[in-house]
Amino acid sequence: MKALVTGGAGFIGSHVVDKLIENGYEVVVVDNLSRGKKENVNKDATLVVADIRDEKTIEELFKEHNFSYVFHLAAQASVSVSVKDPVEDANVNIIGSLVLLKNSIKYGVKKFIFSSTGGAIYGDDVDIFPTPESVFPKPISPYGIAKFSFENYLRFAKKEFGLNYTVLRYANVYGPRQDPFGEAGVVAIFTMRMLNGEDVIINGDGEYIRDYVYVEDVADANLRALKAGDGMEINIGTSQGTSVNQLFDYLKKITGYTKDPVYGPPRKGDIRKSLLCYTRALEELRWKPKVDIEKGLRLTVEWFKRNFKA
Ligand SMILES: O=c1ccn([C@@H]2O[C@H](COP(=O)(O)OP(=O)(O)O[C@H]3O[C@H](CO)[C@H](O)[C@H](O)[C@H]3O)[C@@H](O)[C@H]2O)c(=O)[nH]1
Repeated sequence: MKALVTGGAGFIGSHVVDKLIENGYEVVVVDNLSRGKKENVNKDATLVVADIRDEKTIEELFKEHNFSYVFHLAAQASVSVSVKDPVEDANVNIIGSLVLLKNSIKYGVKKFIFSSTGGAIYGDDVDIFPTPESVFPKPISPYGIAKFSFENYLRFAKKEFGLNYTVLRYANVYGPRQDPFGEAGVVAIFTMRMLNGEDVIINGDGEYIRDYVYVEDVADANLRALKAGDGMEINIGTSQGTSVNQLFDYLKKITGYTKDPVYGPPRKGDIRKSLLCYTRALEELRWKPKVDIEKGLRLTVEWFKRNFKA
């Protein structure tokens, strides 16, 4: 069975590729290497350096490979970039996704597995925690709006053309290979700074709660979606809340960092709390998180030590 993984040189995508190969799938990766790295790509996968918006190249790939499955993880992944440049965000996250959708329909893909967001889709006036999928999305950033928009195109494609799909809505994913630079996640930033003995900045009071899910658990959910969760949106999170202050303390202990945090101004638009209910993932995919926050942080720190020596 052949699978296409878009964004397969990136943080989450490369872990999905590893798991697919472990399980005997043949894998083609499409990645424009804007954020992804060649060295993340499993040596048994075929890497094609291309942009998902390049209609000609993408169609040729579908024609040549006859993919059974498409895992779509290529994205403009930054919420703040989407706020600054919603046109670019929509170009990648909606138009690029539609190029893949069109070809998946035309070339008879068995299933399309889409990486969406649980952290940015429900918005900030949610009062049910952990948040289930029955809460109607009210995204408040172009990034969340684009992700939700493409979820709707998938529903359309299933109804109109019979394309099977699963949407996975991720909580805050962390772990090995997360890029600590630029618009990175907090775990990668803190880990890198602590290992380098640099100041760590906590935005606001540090009581912002997130649901941190380990990247290998997320890759496992993708594999499970090959055979289950048809036509559904499924949250992938832990339902366990961790504040930025707690995260700081965990990482301080693991890395042996000696400084205190530097408290900065609150980040504009920061959601106070995000926590996902994973009951549907449990029922439909038989998925639950296996790696708790403390173990996941330890594994992450070990990886950063080996790969990002100061
Ligand atoms: O140096 C830092 C970096 C972050 N934070 C705080 O840490 C929390 C988490 O921030 P992230 O940027 O890691 O994650 P967000 O919850 O803002 O989530 C966004 O970034 C994620 C990256 O992991 C995902 O892309 C997610 O979908 C998107 O909503 C926030 O309160 C933030 O203010 C700090 O205090 N200091």
